[in-house]
Amino acid sequence: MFSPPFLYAVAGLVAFRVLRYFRALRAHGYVEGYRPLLDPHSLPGNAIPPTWWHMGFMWPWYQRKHSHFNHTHDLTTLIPLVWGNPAYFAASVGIVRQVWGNEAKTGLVKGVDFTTEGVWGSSIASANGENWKRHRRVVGPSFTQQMFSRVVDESGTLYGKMKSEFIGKDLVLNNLHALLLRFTFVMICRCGFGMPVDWKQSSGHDEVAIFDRALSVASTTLIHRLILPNWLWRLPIQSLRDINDSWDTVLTLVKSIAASRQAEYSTQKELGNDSVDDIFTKLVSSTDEGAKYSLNPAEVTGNMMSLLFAGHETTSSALLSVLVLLGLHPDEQQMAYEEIMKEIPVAENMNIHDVSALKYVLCCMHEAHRLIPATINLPRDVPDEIVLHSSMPVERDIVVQKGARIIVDIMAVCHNPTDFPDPEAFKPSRWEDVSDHDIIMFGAGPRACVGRRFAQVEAVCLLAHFLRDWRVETVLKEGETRAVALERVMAGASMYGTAFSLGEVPVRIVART
Ligand code: HEM
Repeated sequence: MFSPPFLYAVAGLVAFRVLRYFRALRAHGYVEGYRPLLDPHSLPGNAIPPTWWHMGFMWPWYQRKHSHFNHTHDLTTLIPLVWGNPAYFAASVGIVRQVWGNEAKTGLVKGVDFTTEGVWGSSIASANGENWKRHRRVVGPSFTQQMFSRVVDESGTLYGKMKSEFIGKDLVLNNLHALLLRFTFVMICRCGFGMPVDWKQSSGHDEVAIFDRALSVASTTLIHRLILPNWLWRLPIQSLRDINDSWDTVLTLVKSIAASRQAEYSTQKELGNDSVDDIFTKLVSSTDEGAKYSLNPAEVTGNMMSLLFAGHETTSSALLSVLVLLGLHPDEQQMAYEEIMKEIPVAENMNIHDVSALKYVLCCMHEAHRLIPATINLPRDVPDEIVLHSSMPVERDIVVQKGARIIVDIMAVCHNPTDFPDPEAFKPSRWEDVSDHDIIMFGAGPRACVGRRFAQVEAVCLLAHFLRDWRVETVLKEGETRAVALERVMAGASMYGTAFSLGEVPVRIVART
């Protein structure tokens, strides 16, 4: 039926794959793990939905309760049989700390296939080595106390605008995710970048208004821009061209807005005022000749885009999770409410010191965020052999060879019963007295989240305003218990843009007065 050359070709391919598989097993020290047909992170692995023979791209979430041999192994391997690349998976706080904590020494690298570099160029989030240090030295210091105070003030103003849309004393919100996305987007634009984006999208023709509208179209396709290879966008297919064009518009606008800001900054500097109040001005000032750490204009655009996305979709995901979970845990919500009323009796007077006093509210955010982390699959490539000390199932050193990839399975880490006893329960108190640097959902070590404090201040402020005005109840289906509802809403979680999130979950809000 088949010609001999065809059969030889098939036999050759099978032999090649078998050889490659056994080589990968040896190179990964025969460490136990997954042996799927397809790498779930490869292009076909992404495209094919999960089924009995395919793990699916979101496997870390689907398997979070029993992954890595029921959480008995802190480091496993995934070695595909037919397609894709092998990797180690770090699945406990201890192993993740070794991976992230030693990055300065080990020089681990973020692989370009897992970053946004192909979409908007080099940035703090995608660069490596000395380049990354340069980006971080510009971006890091732009998060100032002054900016956090602005976050407190703006959050009150913006919450007021959001609240004006809530008509009635008892209503169901079916668009909480969209509202929170808008809130966090406007917050990063106003407080981070000094861009006067308003709560209601403007139909104006100024650059900021056009940028706001173009970005909301482009961002719905970011996931496609990230997953699909660059050559595909050049094919003569209209829908792909449209997506590509919307991204070109956004990037052209960012460049133009950056050039205007640069001109503004230069004029101010000539007039003797070179104060830098926001991240955007800090970025453009770094293109000046003589700047201590310099970026080129393309890197300014890359950083703007990275900070915009890293800074709003993740925070809105965490905010949504905490509101939905408080809506299912009235006792915890009451404790958060009492803390807010005790520490900030008058909302209008809220300042950065009051916000720091809302410790239980912050614990609620961390706990919701642990249950539903906003990030998934954080990979690092190993440029030179490293040794990781594994404690589960037995104490042993595992040599990770040069060229290997380690993926931090943050879903498994956050649901690991050794690190978080009773991991499926919502227990905000487990975060009491935990140092900021130990909030593993924001990463750890030198590349930990540069916007962690921004996100925390912003989220706590919004919660302080929201919860003092409204009692939140996550809407239950008929006859459903809260525990069943929790499982249901968690089953609906997925990737939205660059962040993992619950998506739209209807919540009832009842006025407290
Ligand atoms: C709840 C909200 C947030 C979460 C869960 C989060 C999570 C994370 C995580 C896990 C990392 C480390 C990624 C890795 O190791 O590969 C990271 C890095 C980063 N985050 Fe966040 N983030 C949040 C908010 C923000 C905000 C508000 C900003 C900016 C305004 C921001 C900007 C960044 C940037 C630029 C990096 C890259 C840092 C570097 O590589 O040096 N993030 N974030």
